[in-house]
Amino acid sequence: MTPPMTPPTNEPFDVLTMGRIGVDLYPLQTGVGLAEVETFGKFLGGSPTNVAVAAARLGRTAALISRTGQDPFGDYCHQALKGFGVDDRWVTPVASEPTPVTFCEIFPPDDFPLYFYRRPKAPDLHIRPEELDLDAVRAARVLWVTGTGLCEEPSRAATLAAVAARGGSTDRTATVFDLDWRPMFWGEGGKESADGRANARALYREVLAHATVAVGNVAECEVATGVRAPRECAEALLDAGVELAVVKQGPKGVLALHRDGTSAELPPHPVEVVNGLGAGDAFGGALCHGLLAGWELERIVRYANAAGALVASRLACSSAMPTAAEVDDLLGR
Ligand SMILES: Nc1ncnc2c1ncn2[C@@H]1O[C@H](COP(=O)(O)OP(=O)(O)OP(=O)(O)O)[C@@H](O)[C@H]1O
Ligand SMILES: O=C(O)C[C@@H](O)[C@H](O)C(=O)CO
Repeated sequence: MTPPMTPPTNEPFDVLTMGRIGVDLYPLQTGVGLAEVETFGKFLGGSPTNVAVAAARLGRTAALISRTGQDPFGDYCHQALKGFGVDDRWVTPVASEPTPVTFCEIFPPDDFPLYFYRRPKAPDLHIRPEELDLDAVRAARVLWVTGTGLCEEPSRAATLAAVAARGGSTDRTATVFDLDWRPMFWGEGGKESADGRANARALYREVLAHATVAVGNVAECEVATGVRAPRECAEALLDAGVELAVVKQGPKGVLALHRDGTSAELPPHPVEVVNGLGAGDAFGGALCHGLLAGWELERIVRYANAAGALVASRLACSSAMPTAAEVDDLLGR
């Protein structure tokens, strides 16, 4: 495991992520539905949590803003964050809610349904704007927020406050908006609704006006922009305010478009897929790493593709995040 890493006193974090945390309970049998699964592995989970772990694995200082239940799974989340070298000082308990658990089914190469247990309300949706350490939020070199953080109050107000606090900065690397569309969190009783989608789009527009980078798969870009063709999505995201738009197309590759006119369009790195879940988070952690390093766009996308591919070739999400040596190795460096 990565040793805990905290920046020297008063130094900002390289990567500060905000949003979901929980426990992934993933089947140890693949190709069968949950009704048939007999044993599960326990892993730290939650997409922005995984992004922080991915960045830490690549040698970056990373912290998370989130909330768990006040229960043994909450203790596990803290223990696991520390083990991965992600600072947990802004992960606080909510006494009234259980720590969420997430199951999945594994049907390689491309079918990995997720089953979220986040009711009545996930602790991370209780992140409050008045409890944010806005100095740390402003100072972080990369701030990473997600679409799911907008689905309910008070997390919605907290997410908007965090991105607004970063407005007008020139000395930070990026404010990243992961478009992260999970329809079941936006409708009544966990069912997707047209209203949910329309509400999400309006809120996504608010965040895009403050963010400098937007990243999402095609379905997520469609929620944000109303269009589906990758180049149109990227252009619409630039029009909405960001400097860099990254459209992930799973097996079809990635398109990244920068406001300065540079672009990169690359195929995925071929691997034998075990579980595609978490690939997007590995991609995200590597994207942060490349932006922090100041690499040119094509190098960043190539690197993030390789990190995503490595996680797609492994069962878990957080504990599967690659080291820089593993990414370099896959890229043949
Ligand atoms: N089957 C695959 N083979 C190779 N690379 C992959 C594969 N699946 C994903 N990747 C890599 O990971 C990146 C992100 O994957 P994907 O497009 O599935 O993101 P996502 O929908 O955000 O995923 P997640 O399930 O983690 O939320 C891809 O752009 C690609 O670089
Ligand atoms: O929060 C999620 O998106 C699900 C996670 O628990 C899981 O780790 C995953 O699939 C990450 O993409």
